[in-house]
Amino acid sequence: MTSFTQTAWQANLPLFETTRDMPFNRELAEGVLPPEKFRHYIIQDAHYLEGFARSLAFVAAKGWDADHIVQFAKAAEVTIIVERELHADYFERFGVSPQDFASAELSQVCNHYVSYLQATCAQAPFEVGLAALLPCFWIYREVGRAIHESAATNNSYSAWIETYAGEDFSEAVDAVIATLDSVAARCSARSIERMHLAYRRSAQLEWMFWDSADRLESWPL
Ligand SMILES: Cc1ncc(C[n+]2csc(CCO)c2C)c(N)n1
Repeated sequence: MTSFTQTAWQANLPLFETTRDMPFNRELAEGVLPPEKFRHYIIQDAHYLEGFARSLAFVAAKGWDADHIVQFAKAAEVTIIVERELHADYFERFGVSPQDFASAELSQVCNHYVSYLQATCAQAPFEVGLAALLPCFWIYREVGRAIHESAATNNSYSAWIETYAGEDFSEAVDAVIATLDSVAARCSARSIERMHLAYRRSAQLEWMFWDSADRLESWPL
């Protein structure tokens, strides 16, 4: 029988390919992405990561066993540690001061994505929250690998590219996939349906997140 994660990946393959091939990601690989777009992206991503870590902590609290608690509580910690380093470096390089960051509001898409993840992970069962979190891990790895393969040398976005195309990150992604498949094997058909919806919604929001940075999205009023 095909696993939950393989079924979800195949069902959303066109959406992934569209995300991978977005101008934002192509320009990032070529190192020609306009700095103001990357600046918008890292400010929003720093906000996003805090919400993502909170979502992981909700999921950790709902784990079915002690291994689940450890896996997702650690992932929450790693999200804060790794991303703080990455963002501290890029904030300096792209001229984002602590005040700039503190005064930056969440964009519409970032606000939606973070609210969606936190609400799902807090209110829905463990397996549904987990399915909502997977695209963030998996799509980033695959986009990271594609960008890495085509990346220009002397690219000012190299640290970002290396983080998501790296081996440490890949192991974490494999571990989330393995946990979700072992959990899905014990879920009802109704739960599996909800998990597919949660996975797809997050996969759509991943595309929207990059697209919003590409459009330098702001609130209309
Ligand atoms: C919009 C957005 N989606 C996914 C990631 C990737 N990501 C962020 S935290 C984390 C878990 C472990 O570090 C992963 C996979 C991102 N940075 N921004």
